[in-house]
Amino acid sequence: MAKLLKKPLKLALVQLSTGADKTANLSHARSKVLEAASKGANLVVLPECFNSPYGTKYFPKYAETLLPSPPTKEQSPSFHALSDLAREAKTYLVGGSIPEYWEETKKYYNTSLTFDPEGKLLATHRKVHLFDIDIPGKITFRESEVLSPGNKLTIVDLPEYGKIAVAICYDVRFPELAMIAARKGAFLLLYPGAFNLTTGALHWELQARARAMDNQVYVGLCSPARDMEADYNAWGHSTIVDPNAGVMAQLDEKEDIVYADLNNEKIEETRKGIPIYTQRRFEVYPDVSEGKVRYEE
Ligand SMILES: NC(=O)CCC(=O)C(=O)O
Repeated sequence: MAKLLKKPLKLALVQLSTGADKTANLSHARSKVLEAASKGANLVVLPECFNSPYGTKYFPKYAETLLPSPPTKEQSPSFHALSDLAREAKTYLVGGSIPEYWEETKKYYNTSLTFDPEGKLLATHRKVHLFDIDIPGKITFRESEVLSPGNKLTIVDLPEYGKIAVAICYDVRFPELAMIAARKGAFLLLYPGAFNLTTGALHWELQARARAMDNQVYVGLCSPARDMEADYNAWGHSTIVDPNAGVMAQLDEKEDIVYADLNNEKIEETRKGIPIYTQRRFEVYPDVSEGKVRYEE
C-alpha cells in the first residue's frame, strides 16, 4: 500500500482566545502559531472565526474580500497576516476561518485559507453546510441569515507529507465529505470549529471519533477558547483523534495548544487489523467518490 502519510508530522491545534479587536486577534494568533512552531509543529491549525467574535451580526462587520486572489492588504489584512505568519513560522498553516465578502455576488461566506511554509496560498474552503439549528430552550442559530454556502470539498496536498482535507465545524456532521476525502487519499481531516455548550457536550468528541473510525484516518477539531462574556460560548476541547478512533490529545475549555505526532504506521496498523478498506462491496453500493463530486486539489 502506498504511504498516505509520507513522513511523521507534528500537528498543533491552537485553541485561541478571541475578542472584538481584529488587529489584536491577528497579533495574538501570531504569537501562538510561533509558539507551536517553536515546539516543532509542522502543521498548525487555528479555530473557526479566529479573527472575530462568532455570530451572524458580526459576519458583515468583520468580512474581508479574498477575490480576486491575492487580495490587497486593505481588502484582507487576515490573508496577509496568515501568509506572512506561515512563512515566518515555516509551517503549514490552516488559518481557521474568517468571514468573507465576495463583491461580485454580494455574498458572505465562512472561509478557511491554507498556506504553505513559504506563505503561498494552497487552498480555500468555504463552509459547505451552514449551521442552522433550533433546539428549543437551548440554542437557535441560523448562519444562513447572512452566509451563503460553499460548493466544494477541499483536499490539500502538502507535498512532503500527503493529502489532508479541510472543512469547517458543522461540515463535520456530514460524513460524506469525510468519506470522499479519505477515499481520495487524505490521511487527516481538519475542522476548525466552534461547537457550543449544548451540542459540544453531546457530539463534539463523538463526531471526531466517528469520522476517524469510519475512515481510519486522523481527525483534528480546533475550537476557540471559551469566553463566557461573549454572545456565543464555544465548547473548546480541541481534539486530535487517531485512525483507530482513540483520542490522542484533548484540551479543556481554556486557551492552550494541543499537539500530536502523526505517522503512517498507525494508519496501516489500523487498516490491517480491521480491513474495511479492502472489504468494501462496491458492487452492492457504488463508491460515491468515483461519482460526480466537486473538489479541488
Ligand atoms: N459553528 C458551527 O458550525 C457550530 C456547529 C455546532 O455547534 C454543531 O453542533 O454542529
